[in-house]
This record gives sequence, C-alpha cells and structure tokens, in this order.
Amino acid sequence: MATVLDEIIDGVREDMEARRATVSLEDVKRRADRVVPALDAAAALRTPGVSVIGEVKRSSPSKGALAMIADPACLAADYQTGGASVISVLTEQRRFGGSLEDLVAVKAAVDIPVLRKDFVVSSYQVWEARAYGADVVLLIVAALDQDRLVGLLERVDSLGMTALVEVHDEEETERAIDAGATVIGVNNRNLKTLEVDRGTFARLSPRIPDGLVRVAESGVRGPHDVLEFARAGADAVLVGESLVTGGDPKAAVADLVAAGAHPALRPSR
Ligand SMILES: O=C(O)c1ccccc1NCC(=O)[C@H](O)[C@H](O)COP(=O)(O)O
Repeated sequence: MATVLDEIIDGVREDMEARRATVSLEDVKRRADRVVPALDAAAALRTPGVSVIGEVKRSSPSKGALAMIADPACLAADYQTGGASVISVLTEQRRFGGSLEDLVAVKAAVDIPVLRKDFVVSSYQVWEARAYGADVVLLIVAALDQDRLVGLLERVDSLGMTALVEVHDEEETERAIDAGATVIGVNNRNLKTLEVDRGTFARLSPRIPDGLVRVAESGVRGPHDVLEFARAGADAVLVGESLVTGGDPKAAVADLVAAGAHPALRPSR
C-alpha cells in the first residue's frame, strides 16, 4: 500500500516535470551561476547552545491548515530577530502550501542560511534550490535509494550547499552516515503514520558520531522540549507548527534559543 510519503513524492515528481517542461535544466543552471555563494549552514548550527531552525509552514498532511502566512519574508525576519540560526522554507505546494517564490522572498529578507525543505528525488531540484537561493537542501533517506542519496549529496556539495539528511530509524541513520552526511536530522514524525514520537531523537542520537551535527526535527512545542532534545545530544531543533500557530514568532524563537543556552546543559554537552 502506498504511504503518505509515496503519495507526496508522486505529486512532487509531477509538479517537477511540469516545471522542467518550461524551465530546462540548462536554464536553471544558468540562474544558479548568478546566485551569491551559499552560506555555511553547518557552521551556523555548530555554534554553542542549541540552534533553532525556524520553519515557514502553512499547512501539513498531519494537521491540515496551520497559518495563512501572507508574508513569509516577514515571518522569516522575525525568526532571525528572535535568534534563529537557519530558516526552513517548505517549497512543496500540494500538501504544505509552499513554493519556490517563498524561498526567494525569504532569502532576500534574512542573512542567515535558508533551507529548501522539500521532497528531493532529482538533481534538477538541487540545482533549482541553488538557483532560487537556498543554502541548505533536505534529503530524506526514506525517499532515496543509497546510490541516489550519495549522488544527490555530491551534487549538493558541488554547489557549495549543505545537505540536511533526514532519518527516522536505525537503518536510515547508518545509511546517512555511510553516505557521508555531515548534518543529520532525526525526524520524530513517522512519515508512514504521521505520528510524533519525541523519543525517536533520543534513541537514534547516540548512533550519530561526534563531530556530525545532530538536528531534532518535529514536535517541538516549547522550551521544555528543547531542553529534552539538548540533553539527548541535539545541536539544533527544527520547529514549524508551534512557531506559526503561537502568535508571536519572534518571542517564541527567543524562548527556544534561551532554553538551548541554559547553563545546566553545558557540563553534559
Ligand atoms: O508535518 C507533517 O505533517 C509532515 C507530513 C509528512 C511529511 C513531512 C511532514 N512534515 C515535515 C517536517 O519534517 C516538519 O515540517 C518539521 O520537522 C517541523 O515539524 P513541526 O515543528 O512538528 O511542525
């Protein structure tokens, strides 16, 4: 039976082919050549304390509509003012209400790295990410066989970008490490059931070698969750829903950053 991830990817492929029919890979490459070099996201996430990746997220398969977000640039600027280290922009249209235009608007509004959060299955999308200003690209291990994962990682690298390589279980974590990932995101959301289990990060984190960046994704409700993920070894948290629904994104990010800088965390990290 097709999973939610399979269904999302079917739509993503269809949309990508439609774009490719109007904008050739050569055109995308030409646009990418004119874009300023990518910022170093791994360095941004390695700074002391737990870094916050704030996500521009209008809707999701699990929750439906979350927030209107008429001005994604303004939201991203608020995240940056609140102390976010990286901005995540969902560019998938059908389920998340995002677009490449959102990516461009956000990139122009901030001076920290910007992540293209999408379901990347082809190097065309990696070139597109660079052409539209992304510094970071999400690669979901569950969506890729090993050869494709390695190939896409190489493409991301060759364009000077960083890959956030997302895993959900032990096997995917091994595959990410074998492929040469330097930034690994453990998604607490099971992409088959869409349920969030915050214990997933704590279970997989010890399998990620020191020196790699560990990101806890999904299910961060507030500062207490940041503390929990920090104690389990997180260098960063990726947060969408609680920031876009909370009413004051700047203050919400600042609270998460403060929690991640808590002095009690230092001896164990
Ligand atoms: O959010 C979903 O429902 C979802 C469903 C299927 C695939 C991916 C999905 N979300 C992408 C994400 O990984 C999250 O947007 C991100 O980690 C932030 O999570 P949250 O803070 O819980 O909104």
